Amino acid sequence: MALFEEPRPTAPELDTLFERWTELGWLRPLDAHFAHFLGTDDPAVRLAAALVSHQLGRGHICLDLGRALLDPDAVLSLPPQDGRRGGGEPSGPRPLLDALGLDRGATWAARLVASPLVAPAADLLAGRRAPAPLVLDGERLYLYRLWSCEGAVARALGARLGAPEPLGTGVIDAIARLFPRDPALEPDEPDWQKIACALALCQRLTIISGGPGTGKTTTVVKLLALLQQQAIEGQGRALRVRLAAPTGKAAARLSASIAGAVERLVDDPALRGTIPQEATTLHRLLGARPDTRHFRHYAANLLPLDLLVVDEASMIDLELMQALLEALPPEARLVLLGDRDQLASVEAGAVLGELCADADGFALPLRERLATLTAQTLPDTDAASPLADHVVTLKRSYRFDGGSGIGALAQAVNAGDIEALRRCWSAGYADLSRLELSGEHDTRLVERAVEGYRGYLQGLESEDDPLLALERFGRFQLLCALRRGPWGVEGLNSLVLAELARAGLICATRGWFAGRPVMVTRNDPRLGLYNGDVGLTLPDPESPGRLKVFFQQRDGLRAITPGRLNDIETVFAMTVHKSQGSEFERVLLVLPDQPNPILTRELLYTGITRARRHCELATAAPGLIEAAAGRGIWRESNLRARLERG
Ligand SMILES: Nc1ncnc2c1ncn2[C@@H]1O[C@H](COP(=O)(O)OP(=O)(O)OP(=O)(O)O)[C@@H](O)[C@H]1O
Repeated sequence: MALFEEPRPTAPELDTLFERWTELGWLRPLDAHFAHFLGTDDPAVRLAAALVSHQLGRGHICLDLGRALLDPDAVLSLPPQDGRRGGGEPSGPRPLLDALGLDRGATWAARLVASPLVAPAADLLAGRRAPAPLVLDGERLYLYRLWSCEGAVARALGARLGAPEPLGTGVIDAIARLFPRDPALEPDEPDWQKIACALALCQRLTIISGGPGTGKTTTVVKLLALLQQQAIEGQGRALRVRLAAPTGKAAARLSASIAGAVERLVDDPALRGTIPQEATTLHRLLGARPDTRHFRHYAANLLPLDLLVVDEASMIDLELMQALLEALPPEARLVLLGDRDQLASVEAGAVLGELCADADGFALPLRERLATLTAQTLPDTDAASPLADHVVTLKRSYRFDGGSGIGALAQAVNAGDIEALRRCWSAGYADLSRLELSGEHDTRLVERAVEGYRGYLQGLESEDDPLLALERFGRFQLLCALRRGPWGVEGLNSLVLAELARAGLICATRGWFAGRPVMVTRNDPRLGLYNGDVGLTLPDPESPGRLKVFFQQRDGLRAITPGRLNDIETVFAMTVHKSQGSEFERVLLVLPDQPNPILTRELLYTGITRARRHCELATAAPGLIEAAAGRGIWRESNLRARLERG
């Protein structure tokens, strides 16, 4: 049977098809509505509108028409390649694209620019054209909002490039005092922490990337001590410094590690007092307001600060980055800390990853300046772009030493080094194990999870201290690559709940019950809760017989009545995506038994490095671990090119 009545499908036929795709979960209702709402009769435009919205929902800033036409099923993930396939489903978009005569990106682009709904980027930039809902930049199609957001981020970052900061006298000695030669380093190994600190002294924008325990916090505390000393000596006043992170959990971790590092590293009590030890969430810092995308701080009401440090910067999506850069005073310094190898933000954009791509060297003048400041020789790698002069990567982990299996596995995965990965399993590391499952009915997986949570749940019987419960909950986490299916959080949460109930560790499997861990899935500024915050449902010590949900926040514990929480999910099993910004003593990481494009190097790396003490990888298809290590993530965007274009 022909796919459509006419040789070329009509707009109403497309709507019917989108409805079907929505029913199947291939598109979001929003994608189909958006295409319909635009009201164009040209099916090529209608299809592009639905797809650009669909891609945005998958984290891509834009739709690359040419790339989508080359391999539509994979690029568009239609049908979804995340384990949601049933049987008897329609084919992917290829027949539709063929029926519409869309054979090349240029053909599709030409059809799009003929529509009043699509504005060419060059015309918008030249002021020849009023904004339209869609923007075409070369063969990249954007929603206007995202195109303008990407441009704003590129311009704001561009304005922070170059322009080296003047340095006070005595800075070389001060750096030398703060960074004595580290005995752990090889004789010819540069001290990258020292270089990172010197770089951040010289620039208004610095990105310090590094894996777990590579000393990002240590470096930043030394930097703050140096900058404050210089400011007090030079201007007679300390800088106004703020610390922030994308989620409450990450902010709480940053507060704790900064406080520890200040205690360890800064002797002078007066100087100590100038370094903040409390981090806040970015949303709180910017002044998120209920029911609006707008923040209290923006270009006309700048943040009152001289230096902002943001941790877990890989979790910052493009729109949040725009809001942050817009609210930052032009002369303020911005230091972004993060791990470029981690998964990107849940929302659209992979800002940190993009900014750090190929950023492995410095331009000669900067290299010479850094060599003088740090009294060491730097590798003579040239900067691949002006941005590279603002990026430094810390390479040595002080948490995972040579004897750590977690460190070795994370490194092998990152490098896509299959031989090294195999060696990790045969080396007998104490902090690493693999659980080979016989299939989805293998009960060992759920049994392991029940054992993992037993200590936390049994503790609730004898203790009513929510802080202790939160600490105990942090000792183990079941992480999944997928959301749906038997290997995803939805399936595993139900199985674990049922098994915990059978073991008498929880008293219900639905609704609110003592011990239920929940994650907030949408920002709620009214309650002061943000996407990714994790809370525990516990008996309220202040009103016996009642339950409250306890969240650990920067200023202490927050107890909320369960009925006030709307957007939450149970997290006995959590996706790796949602675990970003958190760490657990032990992690059980479950991979599915079928190949899946979600399984990437970044996902494996992020999951593995959530574990501090022990990581167990569970899968019924061990070959998939190697397949995932061999595949990097890709997010469509043009931020780098626009930044470099100026
Ligand atoms: N140069 C160093 N010499 C010795 N120990 C170090 C050095 N740098 C960091 N450490 C130690 O390594 C541990 C991790 O350091 P730090 O917290 O600064 O790293 P991080 O990259 O911020 O870690 P995380 O991944 O937890 O955010 C700390 O215990 C710290 O004291």
